[in-house]
Amino acid sequence: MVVVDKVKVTVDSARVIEAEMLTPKSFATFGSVFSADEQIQDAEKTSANQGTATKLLKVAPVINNSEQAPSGRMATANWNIFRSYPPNHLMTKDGDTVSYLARVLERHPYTTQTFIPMGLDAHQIGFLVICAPNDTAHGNLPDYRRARAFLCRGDQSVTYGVGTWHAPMVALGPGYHLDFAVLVHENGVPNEDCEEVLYEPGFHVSYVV
Ligand SMILES: NC(=O)N[C@@H](O)C(=O)O
Repeated sequence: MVVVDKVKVTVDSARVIEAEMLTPKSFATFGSVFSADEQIQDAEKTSANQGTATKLLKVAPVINNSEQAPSGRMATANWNIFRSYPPNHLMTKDGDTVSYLARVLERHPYTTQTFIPMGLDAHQIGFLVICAPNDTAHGNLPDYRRARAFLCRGDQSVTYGVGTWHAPMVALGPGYHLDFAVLVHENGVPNEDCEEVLYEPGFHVSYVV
């Protein structure tokens, strides 16, 4: 995978991406979703815990391709906690429309990354996920013009596919912080664990509260 770390891109900030609701189908281009209410009907499943649980099987992958990394350093699976604070400095509000200024897209070239919110009410919309396809025709950078944004509920999680461009997690508040349990493989080599593309002034994502 071509390293594009810390590339700076000047963009027309006038373009606005309207966020849509996260569903397993809407997010399929970028990765996988835990959304049991929408998946339990059709998922491959078994009974578990002495019949007190329904186990939905293999809903999201956990992938570690770090053997392909130039350093040769194998990554290990880590559960990290992200205590995410609403990026109010990047948000403006006009009536019931909020605009978020996205200034970074990043990817994990060799591993999936899963964010599982903790402490949100099941149906509270609590975080915003932004992804963009890879632009193989332009140096493997994100095709930010085709970025999409997803409003996510407390009973949903996202798994970014290997090398999928995404914005740093956006906690929507209100409130002081939102904790996520995050599963990722890391080998400690900076631009093998994470590559970032920086946008100036950035592009806007809007959603209605
Ligand atoms: N930039 C940044 O912290 N990205 C995280 O997804 C990470 O853990 O790499």
